[in-house]
Amino acid sequence: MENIIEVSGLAKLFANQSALKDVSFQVKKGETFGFLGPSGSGKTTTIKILTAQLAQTDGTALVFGVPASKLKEAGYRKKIGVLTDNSGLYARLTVHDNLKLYCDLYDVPHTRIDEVLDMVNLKDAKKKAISKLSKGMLQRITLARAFLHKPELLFLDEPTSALDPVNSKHIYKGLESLKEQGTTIFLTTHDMNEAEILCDRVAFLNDGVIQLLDTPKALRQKFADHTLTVELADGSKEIIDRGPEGAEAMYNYMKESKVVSIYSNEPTLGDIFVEVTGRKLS
Ligand SMILES: Nc1ncnc2c1ncn2[C@@H]1O[C@H](COP(=O)(O)OP(=O)(O)OP(=O)(O)O)[C@@H](O)[C@H]1O
Repeated sequence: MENIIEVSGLAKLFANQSALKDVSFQVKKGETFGFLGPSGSGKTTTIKILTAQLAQTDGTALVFGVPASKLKEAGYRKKIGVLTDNSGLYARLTVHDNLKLYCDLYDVPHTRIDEVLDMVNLKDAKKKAISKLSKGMLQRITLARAFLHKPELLFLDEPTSALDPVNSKHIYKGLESLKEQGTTIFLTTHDMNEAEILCDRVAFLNDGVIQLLDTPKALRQKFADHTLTVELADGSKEIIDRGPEGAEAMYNYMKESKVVSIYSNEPTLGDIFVEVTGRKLS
């Protein structure tokens, strides 16, 4: 499958502080790729390099096959959407008028405005001035602007950090529909639940290095402790091994019709991150 992003040996030094040490990964076309790590691990620095806002100290970063630093020159603006903490919106203009400006800039019909406002649950705020929006509303309108022009590749830096669970769910639905349309999404987050919901593959970044990279399912299986929990009719729970000893215990419970439910003890992505890095995510 075609790689939309190819990063190899990426390093970034700020003065004498190393933000990225040696980062390599690829993002495939149509994939939602999660870049996960605690505060200060280098997530935003990576997005800034990939979107030509920063130059790397070492290594290569290719986006659509060209060096990220050349993206502005190469006329790739329309193919890329970026959500960062810098909203780039005009405070005195309304939500609608801000989006109208971006429609005109990107040759997008104005009918797209209602579509994106619906995706971020902001239709009712259409006539409000940007200066009157809450932090969460501002984050949603900034996100709507990032995918207004239906970019092929969307960079999202902590897209739901200021949102409540209801609005996060709206965003997840919106991102799923973008994914169905074939959009490639590069997402940074320290929210493991969000990563489980949205990402096809995740990379765990810690201190400027990728420590693990795989699908959430493969990581959970790899770090599973090979036990099963059996819930019994008397309300108790038994943890049994998946091997022959466990089979015998299970046989006995089943013979006596005691089993209510059985589930595997897979760790969450958060558990795995703590195990691998010895650090908590937030
Ligand atoms: N412009 C800068 N000048 C100096 N140091 C910087 C600069 N930008 C980032 N850093 C440092 O680089 C490291 C990585 O920062 P980065 O913002 O990429 O982390 P992050 O994973 O995005 O964190 P967060 O989740 O808090 O946004 C940090 O130690 C940070 O202090």
